Amino acid sequence: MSNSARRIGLTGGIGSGKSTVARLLTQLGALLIDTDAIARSLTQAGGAAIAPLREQLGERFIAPDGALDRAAVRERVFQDPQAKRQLEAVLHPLILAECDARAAAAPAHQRLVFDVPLLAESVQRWRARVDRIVVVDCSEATQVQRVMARSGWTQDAVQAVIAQQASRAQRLAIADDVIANDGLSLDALQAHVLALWQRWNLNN
Ligand SMILES: CC(C)(COP(=O)(O)OP(=O)(O)OC[C@H]1O[C@@H](n2cnc3c(N)ncnc32)[C@H](O)[C@@H]1O)[C@@H](O)C(=O)NCCC(=O)NCCS
Ligand SMILES: Nc1ncnc2c1ncn2[C@@H]1O[C@H](COP(=O)(O)OP(=O)(O)OP(=O)(O)O)[C@@H](O)[C@H]1O
Repeated sequence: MSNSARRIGLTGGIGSGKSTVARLLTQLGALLIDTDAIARSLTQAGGAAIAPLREQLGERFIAPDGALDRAAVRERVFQDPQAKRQLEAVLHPLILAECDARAAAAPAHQRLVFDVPLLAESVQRWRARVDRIVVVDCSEATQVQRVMARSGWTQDAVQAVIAQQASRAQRLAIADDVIANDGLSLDALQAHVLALWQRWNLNN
């Protein structure tokens, strides 16, 4: 795959459809490196991030079973930028190291897809790690509607996350490819993803 885009950085706002696109890419043969999943494994009971998070955030954010109390942390960090910075200062270096290790362990010609919700926020770290940046884009109203339906969150909870993420314009500014995922059927989305996949094989 020397003449093609091997490492794909996939991003988009909450509820944009990143994981759906990532799943379609794995069906085409990509190896997925999912930063949300890595963050979850680092914060399960016994995970490498638990001790530093206990120290940074306090005991009340660790559940009785020893895992991170995700609902409590979510409620806190999306209201308190300082707490969000503390969480990210612990997790982001560990997430990046795990991404690098997985990429290094992959076969030389394996196409890799990095699913990174905060790629635009940390583009200086990611630009050199990927050959193309793909942004899944949709309106804020669609994001809110999808996350309320998928996760049962309130509208305010979704909007609090959106307010803490890069703007649509900031994400679009770093995109090599954009998937406009608004009012698109899942079949149409799949066709779009296949077209991109074929184009990446030709390196453009
Ligand atoms: C805050 C946490 C505990 C909430 O957990 P929860 O299970 O409720 O949500 P989940 O992990 O599924 O994330 C849902 C979505 O929230 C958004 N999100 C998550 N973390 C962040 C963040 N630090 N800043 C902005 N948005 C975020 C993303 O769009 C993500 O896809 C969790 O998201 C977390 O540990 N975040 C810090 C790690 C991180 O920065 N992850 C992003 C990977 S680059
Ligand atoms: N084109 C589409 N048509 C219908 N439903 C869709 C479409 N795209 C995504 N969805 C649905 O919207 C919800 C959010 O999509 P998905 O989980 O892929 O988003 P995400 O960007 O990964 O979100 P998060 O940042 O929260 O992880 C899911 O329930 C998914 O099935």
